[in-house]
Amino acid sequence: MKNPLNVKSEIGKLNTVLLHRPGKELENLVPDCLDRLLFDDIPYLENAIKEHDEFARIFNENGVEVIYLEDLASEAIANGKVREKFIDDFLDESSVVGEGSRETIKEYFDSLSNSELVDKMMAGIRKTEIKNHKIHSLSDMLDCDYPFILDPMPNLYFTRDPFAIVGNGVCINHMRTETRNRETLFAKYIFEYHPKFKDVDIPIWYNRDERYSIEGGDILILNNEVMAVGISQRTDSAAIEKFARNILWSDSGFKTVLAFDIPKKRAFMHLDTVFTMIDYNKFTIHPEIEGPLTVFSITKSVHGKEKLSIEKEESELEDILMKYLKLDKVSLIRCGGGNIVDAAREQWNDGSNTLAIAPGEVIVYGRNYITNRILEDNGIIVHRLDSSELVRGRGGPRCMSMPFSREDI
Ligand SMILES: NC(=O)NCCC[C@H](N)C(=O)O
Repeated sequence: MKNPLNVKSEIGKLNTVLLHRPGKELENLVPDCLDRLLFDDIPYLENAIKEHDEFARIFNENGVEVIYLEDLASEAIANGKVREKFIDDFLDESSVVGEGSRETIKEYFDSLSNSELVDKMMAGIRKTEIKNHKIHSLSDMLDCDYPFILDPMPNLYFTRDPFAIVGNGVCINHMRTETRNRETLFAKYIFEYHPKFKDVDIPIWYNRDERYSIEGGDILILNNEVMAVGISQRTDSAAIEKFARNILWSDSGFKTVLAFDIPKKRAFMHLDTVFTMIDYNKFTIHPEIEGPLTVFSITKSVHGKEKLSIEKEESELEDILMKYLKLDKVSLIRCGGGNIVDAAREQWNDGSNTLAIAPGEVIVYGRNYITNRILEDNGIIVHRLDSSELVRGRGGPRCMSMPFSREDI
């Protein structure tokens, strides 16, 4: 069976992209849990869905096939035994309090179809919902204690992060936070059991049971030989070493990983919130990272199999990119035009988080009008997505999409 995965750049014409249409998980956000669940505000679901459908429409209109995480996940568990194992693994990782709660949830899950099951796992379960079911646990009777018997997963619409397609393989991530780590279980089951993937020999560049964390928003594929990976609030340097060892010593064709050490703060949580590639030699960048940025190049060492050679790059970012991407010129397009107020405001609303659907053609949030105008002045085709709701989750068009296939460039 042919491997359907092929992502060897950030900009090659996008063929297939994975999204998750926001669901009831957003209506299970409450103020007391926002920090832990990595949200800054509570989106209005109805409008978030409208915005998201518009996002999907832009893809469709531009010849990009849209596939949905919820569909792949429910198709992957069609076999009864697989479904059973999936539920068990999911509950093992869901901080369910006590055996009684586990039994209650299992019985509830058993009454659902595969797609209802996946939706419910994503949405979480309120204690009030199971009042008509058999309750096996004391804590589930206590509404005032904590209102959920199962936590929601509100970050799922950021399909960029829990796993990343790299070349013809996949990096199934170990997420920094418990709240996002369960998301990676969907990837495990999709790549092991979905009919599209189960008989394909798909290289796994990193796995969710590794100790150190790495998230997809930190992984950028600059061309078929060079990647950039952020050392960030979410991604550990040790995880990058392991990932680099696996991929550079494989027959993937990748030769260099550039590790970008960026400030560890929420606004800059991943490399793609401050730096994205939009054309052969054009990049968006948030000016606030330019001062503190340090880049290390990682290549295969000549001193032994599986060993790495790591060098600190001493030149400016443009020069580093020109050298490794073999370009004569590189343009860094600054978020907010470099003005510190506009840059900070627009970056907070993902002004640097562009998704290229072809070389020089991107999807952006319309609200970042200063950055968008500058992109157009630089010859970039800009598709604007209006957002007042999706943006509250702190992620833009790149965060909300995972390419499965791009044309090679
Ligand atoms: N690649 C990205 O930057 N993704 C955005 C993730 C936002 C989500 N609320 C999070 O904090 O993980």
